[in-house]
Amino acid sequence: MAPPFASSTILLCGGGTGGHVYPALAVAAALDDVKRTVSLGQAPVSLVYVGSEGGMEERIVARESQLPFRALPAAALRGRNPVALMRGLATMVAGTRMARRLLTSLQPRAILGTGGYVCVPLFLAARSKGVPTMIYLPDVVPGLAVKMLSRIATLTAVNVEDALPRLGLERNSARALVTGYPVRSELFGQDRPTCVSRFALDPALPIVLVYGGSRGARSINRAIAALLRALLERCQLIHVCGREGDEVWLKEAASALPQTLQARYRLYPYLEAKTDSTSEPSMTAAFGVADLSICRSGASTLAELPAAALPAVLVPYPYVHQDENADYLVERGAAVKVADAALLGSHQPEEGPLFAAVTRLLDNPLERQRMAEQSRALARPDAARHLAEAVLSLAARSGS
Ligand SMILES: CC(=O)N[C@H]1[C@@H](OP(=O)(O)OP(=O)(O)OC[C@H]2O[C@@H](n3ccc(=O)[nH]c3=O)[C@H](O)[C@@H]2O)O[C@H](CO)[C@@H](O)[C@@H]1O
Repeated sequence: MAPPFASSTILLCGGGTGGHVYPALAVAAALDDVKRTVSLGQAPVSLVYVGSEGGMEERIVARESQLPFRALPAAALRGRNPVALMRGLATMVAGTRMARRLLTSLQPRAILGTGGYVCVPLFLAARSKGVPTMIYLPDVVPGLAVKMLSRIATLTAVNVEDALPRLGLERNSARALVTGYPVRSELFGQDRPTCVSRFALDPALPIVLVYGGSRGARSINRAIAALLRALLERCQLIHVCGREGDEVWLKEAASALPQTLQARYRLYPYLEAKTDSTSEPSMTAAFGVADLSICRSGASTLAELPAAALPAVLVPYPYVHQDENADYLVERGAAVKVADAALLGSHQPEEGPLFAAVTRLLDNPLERQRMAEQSRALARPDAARHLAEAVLSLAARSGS
């Protein structure tokens, strides 16, 4: 039975890694616009972010939004170790109990989950309390948690239509919605010279953005280290290496190079999506400045690369269905793909597939231009708004 709604609160939930947090924040920003035109009764719509205890989302939400944050215990339920599994299960039971208390106190009208294990306890509690839920799948192939959540959610939204059959949903099902991936609006139509000045780079020499998703990618970092001199002889690099300590040996590798090449290298463990100051480097500005990207193919790349019309060499992380994300862009002419295991080949690093792909694209501005146009054609600038409207109408229905 639905609770008697005194409030007009909507919960946003997603966590574990950045890819589950940024889409929720993009929807929060769109909700700020949309909610002015939609009435949920007397009370103004308010948003609360629910994330996992100790996850990276608490820091991101505090830095990049004004949203109040509430934490729940959550853990992965996978692997073969029975002790770890039991511990994970106990955490989830505690999380669900705490989520029920949270729902009792906040009385939300609807919940949007953007993935990560923290959605599981919240959605289980929501089901038992009759709060409507919407789960969003950013990837082409769903993981276990999203599959399970899609079964209990009121609505399932997906980034691309190809994902629907993998969730057992039809295109015209009343429970399904294809929205695209919500990205921050600042990514579209950036001014390149302004972005270049944030990184203090030379606008006349091509700029390559290297990043490995929200946690970095060691194999990409190793490959860049092996190719550092050869790459810097041809382009400038913005390298976002992750916070796992790779910065130390990457700095060392760079310090062995001549000063002229060192001046072309910018290394960061992490770049905030946006910064308070308009002169500091940010991830958004990195997309605005790059001529080419070398990156993993996490779900965000399906939207952020098109939003920035940025051609890419994609290196899918082998264990989590990133190949299918990469294929989506490659088949549409927006990117090329290099296998993680084959980055450097078996002889000289400069003879391997990564260097071959990057130099071919650097030497061929026309091909880059064609890829950029094909990428741009895939952009869905309305995705955040679409999701915002869907969660608001779920909330409006639940109160009527
Ligand atoms: C290893 C792993 O399990 N990866 C999964 C995880 O990736 P992950 O959480 O890394 O997600 P994505 O690669 O999709 O997104 C990373 C996000 O972080 C941002 N960013 C990244 C680095 C940085 O310094 N600053 C910054 O702002 C990017 O612009 C992007 O918005 O969730 C995704 C969404 O379900 C999946 O597709 C990925 O397969």
